[in-house]
Parts: sequence; structure tokens; C-alpha cells
Amino acid sequence: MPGAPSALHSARKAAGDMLDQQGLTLVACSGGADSLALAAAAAWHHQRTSGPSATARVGGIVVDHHLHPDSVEISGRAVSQLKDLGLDPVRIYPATVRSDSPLGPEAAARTGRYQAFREAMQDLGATRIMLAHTKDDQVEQVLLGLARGSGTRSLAGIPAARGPFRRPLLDLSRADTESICRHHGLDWWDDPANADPRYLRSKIRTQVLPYLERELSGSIRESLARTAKIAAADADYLESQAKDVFPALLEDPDHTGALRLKLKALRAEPPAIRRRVIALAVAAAGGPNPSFERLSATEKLVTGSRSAGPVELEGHIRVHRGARQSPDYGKLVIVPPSG
Ligand SMILES: Nc1ncnc2c1ncn2[C@@H]1O[C@H](COP(=O)(O)OP(=O)(O)OP(=O)(O)O)[C@@H](O)[C@H]1O
Repeated sequence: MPGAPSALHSARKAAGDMLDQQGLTLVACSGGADSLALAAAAAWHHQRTSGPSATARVGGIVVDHHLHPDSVEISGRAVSQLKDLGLDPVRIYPATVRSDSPLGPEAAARTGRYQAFREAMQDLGATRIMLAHTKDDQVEQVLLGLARGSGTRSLAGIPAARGPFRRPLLDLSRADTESICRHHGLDWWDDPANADPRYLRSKIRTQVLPYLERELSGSIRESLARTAKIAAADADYLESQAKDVFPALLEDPDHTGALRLKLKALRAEPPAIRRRVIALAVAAAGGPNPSFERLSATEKLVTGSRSAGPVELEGHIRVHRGARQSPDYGKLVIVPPSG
């Protein structure tokens, strides 16, 4: 673990690289050590570049989910520390979390939080939101992906940049962020849910990773973080290859709204591309990302000669192989819900 000065230097550099130099970037702060440390690192750039001619601005957003009895006080303390660091503007946004949400409280809070982020961006004219996920979050995410039996994209973990979101601290540890907070005299809040073993992520953090470190290798975190980086580059490449071949495999659309892929050409593609092309076609038909099991069933329509389907996918999408006497012979037909 680097000491505070070295961690601080890395955090400042990473935050500086990800700030929008021409607009307002908001640091999303929960009041925890990770996001207060990120705020301190970003504030350093804000102070250096502020003045009448400055174009890069750094503000803060704290979302209050009202899930914790002390949430008003916790949010207030975060806001005043962000202001003391020099962030401007700083706002609290409430997020409604439905207690009866079928997603469960954690996922419902997440949905509410990202909704609040988007509202804040619009209200304040911000172009970017910085989140303080660390290497520890990344490692936990990779283990969660492994436990679920996920593919390359999922093993790639949390992306450093997607849409307006930026995550500059993915190479720093949680301990680094605590040392940055100590260096700045920041008073962070430890969410008790982070240590609650009822949540799978907390269990990975408090039990599984320490066990793996003890029994397997002291550098397991570094190894898993490296896995994420390798998988991210591989997933980017495979997805771009699939996007490149997709148009050539697609038949011209007709009035029915169904999509048709050329079976022979699809069959000739390697499985890693074939599966991604099918997923692209499903997305183009308005469906969600198919599960591994549904995607495998669909792939069998391409590689096998027995059942011609239909295979029912999530989002009421149906896929079948064109019948011998029909105009769809030689095509994989993806039918959207209303088709
Ligand atoms: N209440 C909050 N207000 C503002 N930002 C928050 C809040 N909670 C989390 N964040 C931001 O999101 C980052 C990740 O937080 P956390 O790890 O708790 O979320 P998660 O649910 O595990 O991850 P994800 O946001 O990807 O679902 C934090 O470092 C912080 O930048």
C-alpha cells in the first residue's frame, strides 16, 4: 500500500485526467472514505485552475436515500466537508427507495441514486460524474462475476469510463483512500451495511477475500484486479469485432419489424463472435441482454439441425429458424414483442 503522499499523488493525477477540462464535473460523495478522498483529489485541481479564465469546475452531489436513521446528519457532514474542500456547487438530492421494491433495498437504492445523478447533471449543467470505486470494489466485482459464472465483460468488472461516469480510483485501495482522508483531516462515515454478511458483497469483502489471501496467495487482490484489466481489453476487442460483422450478417429489414440473420455466415463465425452478434440482434429488436442459458438455446438453432424453435428470450423476444419452404429459409428470425 502506498503511503498518503504517494496515494494522494496517484489520486490527484487520476482525478485530473478524468475531469472535464471544459465544464462542470460532479464528485458523487456518500460521506465514506473513498468518495471524500476523491473529492479532496479533485478539489486540488479545482483550486489550481480556479479564477476568471478557468473552464474546469468541480462540484459535489450527495444522495440521501433516507435508509439510515442518521442519514440527514451523515449527508450534512459530507456536504460541509465538500464545501470546505472548495467544491462548488454542492447539493444534496433525496432518493426515494421503495421498501417493497422487488429488486431488494440495495438495488432499489442504486436505481434511485443513478436517477438522482442524472437529475443533478441536468439541473447543474454538469457533463461528468466521478465515482469513487476503488481496486477493492473492482476485486469484489470480479469475484462476484466468477461466482455467477459470467462472461468476459462481467469479469472485466467496473468500467473506468462509461457514458458520463468516470472512476479515477480503480488503481487505489480502500486503505489508500483512508490515508488520504487522514492526511486532509476528513471525517468519513463507515456504512455498517458494508460489514453486514447478509449481503453477498459484504461477505466477499469480510470473509471470502481474507480467506483467499490467507490460504491461496497474499497477492490475490492484485491478481484479480489484473484479471479485470485483461478481460476488459479482450471484451472491448470481441465486442468491436462483433459490431463490425453484424451489419454484413443482417438481412435487409421488411415491414414486419423482425430481424433476420444469415444462418450460414453466422454459423461460420467463431462462437465468441456468433454469440455477441445474436445478442446485438436481440438488442436491436428491443430485448434485454439474454441469459447464458437462453443464448445457448438460441445458438443451437444456428449450429444444430433439430429444433427450429421458437426459442423464447427475456423481454418477450422469440427466435426461430426459417422453415424450408418459406422465404425465411436460411435465416435466423428474431421477432420483437409486437412482431
Ligand atoms: N449516497 C450517495 N451519494 C452520492 N454518491 C454515492 C452515494 N453512495 C455511493 N455513491 C458513489 O458511488 C460510489 C460507489 O458506492 P458503493 O460502492 O456504495 O455503491 P455500489 O452500489 O457498491 O456500487 P454501484 O454504484 O456501482 O452500484 C461511491 O464511491 C460514491 O462515489
